[in-house]
Amino acid sequence: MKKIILTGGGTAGHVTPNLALLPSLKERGYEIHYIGTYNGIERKLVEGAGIPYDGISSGKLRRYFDLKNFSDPFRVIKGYMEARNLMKKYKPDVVFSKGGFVAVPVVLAAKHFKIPTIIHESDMTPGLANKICIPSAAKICCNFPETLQYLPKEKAVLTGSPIRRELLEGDRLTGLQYAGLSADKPVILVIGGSLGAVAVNNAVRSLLPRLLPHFQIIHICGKGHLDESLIGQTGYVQYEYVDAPLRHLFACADLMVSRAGANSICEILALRKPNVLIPLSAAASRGDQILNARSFEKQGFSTVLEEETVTDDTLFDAIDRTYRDRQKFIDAMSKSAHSDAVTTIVGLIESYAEKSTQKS
Ligand SMILES: CC(=O)N[C@H]1[C@@H](OP(=O)(O)OP(=O)(O)OC[C@H]2O[C@@H](n3ccc(=O)[nH]c3=O)[C@H](O)[C@@H]2O)O[C@H](CO)[C@@H](O)[C@@H]1O
Repeated sequence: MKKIILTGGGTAGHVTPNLALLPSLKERGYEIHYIGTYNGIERKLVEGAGIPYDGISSGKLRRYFDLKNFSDPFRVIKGYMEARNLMKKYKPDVVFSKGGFVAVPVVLAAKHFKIPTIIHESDMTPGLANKICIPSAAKICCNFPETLQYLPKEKAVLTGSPIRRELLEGDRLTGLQYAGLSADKPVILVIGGSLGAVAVNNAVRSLLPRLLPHFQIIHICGKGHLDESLIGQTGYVQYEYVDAPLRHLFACADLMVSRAGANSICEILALRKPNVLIPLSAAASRGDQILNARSFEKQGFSTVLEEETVTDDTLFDAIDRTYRDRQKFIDAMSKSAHSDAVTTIVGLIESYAEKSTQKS
């Protein structure tokens, strides 16, 4: 039996693409294991999908000063030793990494045992964790054509981002019922990325008096960000994080307001949802969400509002205009070629797993 270890974590964006591969890997008879952190979001998501999970110790690799910079290297070394033991225990044919800091010791441990590793970069420019892993990887999959220029030519493969199959199978009525909303007013689905985004949350909540006469709002606001004072408000419903029922909430959304995380926007595009993107600011990140959002805007898929320019008026105006012009956005998105990332990536995994089985 072919064996694969999947890794990736920290935020859901480093986990959901792995989950998207599961049905295909299972159909091809793989024994699947997952390595993540002891307590990260990946643990709940992966165990929820019924995949055996092993936790390892992990530290964040920072480019800036923090007291934890002194303790985290020890955690990373511990994680590396734990990952090596797991490689010895499972002897996988291949490792697939979706990135995030926890993936670094796993990829390095795989390299130690000469186990081929395929890594995936969702953003336009490789993140620090993936940069460290690139020399050890057999192949590097990427989501955007712009990323190819940052990757070694002989290793890079443009695959797109794997999207969970079930997200395309939502049902509008089930979504409305789940959220307790009616069918007579359009629905805005707000998602501030997998962790929530305080700036997006505040902007949307401040605008409720102007939005609620026209729209109903489903707000996924991130763990710890529920606003108790708004519980029971007619036409407004909030969740910290939505797992399986997310597909039904997508199905009942007429418009999205979202951060511009790479996976989120690929899902929005695949579902052809008119959208207003508020990318994470360059002050708080390496600016990839801004590049993502501008690329979508240029292709006519999205209206973009940079975080620094968000006010009640600019956000209301962006929502109002995008909703009025929704058909124009849907038409532009419908013309984009849909990349079947799952098939391409599983094909790559198969080619390495077969070589490995032939060897043994
Ligand atoms: C703050 C931060 O560092 N953000 C980064 C992080 O974002 P983040 O983890 O938010 O990643 P994405 O927006 O790419 O993906 C979020 C994933 O979580 C899922 N989801 C979200 C909410 C929910 O309730 N249920 C659910 O299933 C979405 O459907 C999607 O599949 O990784 C992305 C991919 O590397 C980067 O582009 C982002 O810049």
